[in-house]
Amino acid sequence: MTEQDRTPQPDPAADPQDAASPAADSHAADVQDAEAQAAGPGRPAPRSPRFPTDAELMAGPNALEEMEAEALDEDGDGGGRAHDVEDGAADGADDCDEDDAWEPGDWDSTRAPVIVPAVPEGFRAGFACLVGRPNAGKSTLTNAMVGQKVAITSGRPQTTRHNVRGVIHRERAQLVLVDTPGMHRPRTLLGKRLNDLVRETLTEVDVVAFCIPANEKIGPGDRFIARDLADLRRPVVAVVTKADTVSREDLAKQLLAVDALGDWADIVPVSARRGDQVDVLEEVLMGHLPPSPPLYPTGEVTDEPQQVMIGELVREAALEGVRDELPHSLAVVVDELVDPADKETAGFVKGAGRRLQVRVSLYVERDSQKAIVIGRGGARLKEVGVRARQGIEQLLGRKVYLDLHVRTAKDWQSDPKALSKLGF
Ligand SMILES: Nc1nc2c(ncn2[C@@H]2O[C@H](COP(=O)(O)OP(=O)(O)OP(=O)(O)O)[C@@H](O)[C@H]2O)c(=O)[nH]1
Repeated sequence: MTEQDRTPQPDPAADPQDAASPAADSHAADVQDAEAQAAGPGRPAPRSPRFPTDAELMAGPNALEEMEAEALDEDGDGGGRAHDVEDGAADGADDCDEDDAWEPGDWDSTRAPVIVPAVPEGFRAGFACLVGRPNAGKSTLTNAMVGQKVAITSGRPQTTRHNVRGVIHRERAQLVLVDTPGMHRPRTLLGKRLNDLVRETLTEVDVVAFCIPANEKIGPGDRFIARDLADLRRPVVAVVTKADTVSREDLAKQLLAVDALGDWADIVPVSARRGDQVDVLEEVLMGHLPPSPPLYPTGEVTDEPQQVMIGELVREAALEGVRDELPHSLAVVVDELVDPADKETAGFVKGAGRRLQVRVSLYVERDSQKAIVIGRGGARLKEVGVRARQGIEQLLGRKVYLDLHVRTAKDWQSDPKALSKLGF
C-alpha cells in the first residue's frame, strides 16, 4: 500500500461541498436555512442533523479533529455537520460564502507527502519453493539460478536441513527461491520435522518447483510427494533435473513419465551443472508470481545469517568423503566469532594475528563416529578445516582462523531437547 493509497485525496472533479472541510463546516447553519428554502412544498424535508458515518469521516482529512469545539456546539446539535453540508451542496451550495468555499489546494498544508516507489508498472515479485526427494538437485539448481552459492550441496542425501532463500533480481520481477530439505519417509524426529517444514512452506509460496532427477526412475518417493502436491491449491511446475546425465531419448522418456505423474502447470528439463534451461525455468516461475513491489532490497541474494552460512560451509566440508549413516548424524554449531579488531574483545584474544577467530562444534551421535570425523592423528579433521576455511574466507572476504571441535550428542536426531539445542 502506498502513502497515496492511505491518504484520502480530494477529488477535484467532485463537488467541493461533498467534503467535510472545516471551512465548509463553519457555515452549516446557513446551509441548513438554504435547505429549508430549497425543499419547497411537496419535497421531503431536509434530513435532521446526525453524527457522520465512518465512511463520511474517512472521506476527507480528519474532520472531527480539525473542528473547533465551539463550532461543534454552535447550534447545539453537537455534530452532524458533514451531512448537513452535503445536503446543502446538493440543493443550495451557492448560499455558502464564497470566501469559505473549498478550493483545490486548500488541503496542501495538511496533505502527507506522496511516495511513489521506483517500481516499473507490472512488476512481479513472490516466492517459489523447490521441493523433491533428497539428492534431487534442488540446492545445486538454487545456486545456479541465483548465480551465487547460497546453499551447500553434496552427493549425500538430506544435506539441506532448513529453508534457504536465494533472491533473483530482474528488471521486471523479483523471484525469491526457497530451497527446502528433501522430502522422505522419516525415520527420526529430525526427518519428521524437516518434512513438516517443507509442507508448511508449500502453503506459503506462490508457485512450487517439483524436482525429479532425469537419471533416476520415478519411485515411491516421487509419488509420495506428487500426492501431497495434488492437494495444493498452487501452480506446480515439474522440473526434470540433471538433464546432462542422460541421452536425449532417455530425457524424452523421463519427461513423459513425469507428465503421467500429475497435473503440472509446466514441465521444464534443466541441467544446473551446465546451466541448460535455467533461464527458461526462471521465466516460467516468474510468470506465476503476483504483481507486487520487490520483497528484498536490490542486490541482496540471500537472507541467510552469516553465522548460519559459516556453519553450513563447515558441514559441507565435513560431508565430503563420509559414508553410510554419518552424514545424517552430523550437525554443526558455530559457537563463537571473535574479531581481534573489535575493541571489546581485543584484550582477550591470543594468537592468530588479526584474523577473525571462528569456533565451531561438530556434533555426531556416537563416539565411534567421532573417531571417523577426526581421522588418524586428526588428519581428516585438518582436511575439513582447510576446505571449510577457504569457503568462509571467500564468504567474508577476510582471513579466518578456524577452530573445530568434535563432540558427541547421543542420538540427537531423535532427542527433542538435543534437536532444539541444535536449532531444529
Ligand atoms: N550431473 C549433474 N549433477 C547434479 C546436477 N544438479 C545436482 N547434481 C548433483 O546431485 C547431487 C545432489 O545435489 P543437491 O543439489 O545437493 O541435491 P538436493 O536435492 O539439494 O539434496 P538434499 O539436500 O538431500 O535435499 C550433488 O552431488 C550434485 O552435484 C546437475 O544438473 N547435473
